[in-house]
Amino acid sequence: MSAARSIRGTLWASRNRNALSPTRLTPFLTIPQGNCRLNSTASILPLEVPSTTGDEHTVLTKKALRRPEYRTKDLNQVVGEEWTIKQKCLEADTKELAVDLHRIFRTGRRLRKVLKSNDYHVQTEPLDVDGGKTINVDKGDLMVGGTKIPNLWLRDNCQCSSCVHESTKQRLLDTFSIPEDISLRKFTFNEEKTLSVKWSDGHKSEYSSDFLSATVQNAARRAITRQGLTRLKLWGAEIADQPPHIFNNVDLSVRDMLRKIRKFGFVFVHDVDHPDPAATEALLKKIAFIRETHYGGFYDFTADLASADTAYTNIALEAHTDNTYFSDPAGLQAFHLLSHTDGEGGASLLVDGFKVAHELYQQDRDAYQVLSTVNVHAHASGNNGISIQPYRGFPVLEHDPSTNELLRVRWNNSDRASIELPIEDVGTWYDAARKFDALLKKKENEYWEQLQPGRVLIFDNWRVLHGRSSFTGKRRICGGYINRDDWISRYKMESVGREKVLRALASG
Ligand SMILES: C[N+](C)(C)CCCC[C@H](N)C(=O)O
Ligand SMILES: O=C(O)CCC(=O)C(=O)O
Repeated sequence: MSAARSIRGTLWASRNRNALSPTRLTPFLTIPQGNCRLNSTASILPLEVPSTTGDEHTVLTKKALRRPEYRTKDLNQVVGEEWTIKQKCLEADTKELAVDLHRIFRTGRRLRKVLKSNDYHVQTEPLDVDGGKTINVDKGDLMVGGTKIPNLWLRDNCQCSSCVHESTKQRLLDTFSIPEDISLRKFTFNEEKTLSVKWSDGHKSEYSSDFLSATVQNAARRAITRQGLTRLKLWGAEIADQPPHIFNNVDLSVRDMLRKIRKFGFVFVHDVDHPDPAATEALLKKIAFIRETHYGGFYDFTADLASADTAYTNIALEAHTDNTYFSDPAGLQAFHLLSHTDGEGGASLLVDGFKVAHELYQQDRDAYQVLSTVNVHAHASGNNGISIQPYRGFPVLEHDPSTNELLRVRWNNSDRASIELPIEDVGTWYDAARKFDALLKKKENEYWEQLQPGRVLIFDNWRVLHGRSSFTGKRRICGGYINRDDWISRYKMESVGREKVLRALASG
């Protein structure tokens, strides 16, 4: 039962218990010493009191109070000193209770606004793209799987070379020049069920059956091609037994490398030349261009505070995702330990944020909802002259609004700024975040690995958290960031295929 509903229930029950309602009772009885009026719902009635006539006792009830002999009496005389004091205490307690209940009720109402009822969840088993649909034209309307396809949409998504630029794939057609009452004038289906149409505006279009079938898929299926979704392999510490890896030889398959990252959230690339960082940079550029940030582009760093960030120190860093202070955190991040001399430590920590989110979802749905709906701000303010913050707050667990599937984990306790809740309610976020933090720090979820020269770690910064133990000595790491959109684009080209990706644009 929601907090608010249980509160309302309590208030209703107390008003309707056989306690006297304050308004009916107050005019009759006042208690001297500070004029404490019997105005609480927690009344001391019914109460046995000495009768005003004879020596038997009277049970003082609501009804009895209406009798003339009680009309002007002081409560003291009617119920005696002890009960008068009890009444005063009851009144004070009741007042306090009413204030608390009202505050809890208000909080419940406020939080219900924040915690939308979406069923946010972690996608682990993508649906198979469903097969062909029945495609026919009925009374001049194109029907796909029984759904009528709007003529304006179909005309707007004509793929011919006068409507779409052949090389840029951009729309050339002026959508709003299409007559609003556009209709099919003539149509035919060929043996592959490709639909050929002559429109009422004289234009001719062709639509493949795959293109038409895709128009009626549900959101989860449409996301598969758009997001380049695959079956995710969620992991914990056991991944140490067989971490995903690939060898950097002449026929390194970018497709295989990206497939492992998409499935596991990270990959180790063996046999990368070092200590010269050039080979590492070249490896990353096989995926996409390296992202420039205020740390530079391709990075090669040690614990010298060259940039005012704790990464450029030798202290331990707990599991986090990078760039929570950017509106668009980097998609991939890479670390290649080039050397570590005169010291020890600096082990790397990886945690599968999607696996931990899924555990939270299973253990505490409310906490999962809080981390999925309460926006949090972040900042990077170490370097002189900058304080970088995203244009808006983002939740720790961010979901695809069309499918409610987990898209991104944003977690960096060091860089966190404000929590987008009224200050009196921030405890709700801390309670949920504490549960997530505890799961992140569960030994079963921590994969500790010592980076080695020659072996490059590349991971999905939207899913996998990373950290390190403290270290001594001189430790040099190089690597780079790659944008999410750029690596997912490359992944889709390699694993889905350009033709299928382009065909899904209109309805994916
Ligand atoms: C550029 N390089 C990777 C060396 C350091 C970046 C610092 C990242 C920052 N602590 C964050 O959590 O986003
Ligand atoms: O030094 C490391 O191993 C990791 C540094 C880090 O967490 C970062 O650069 O974001």
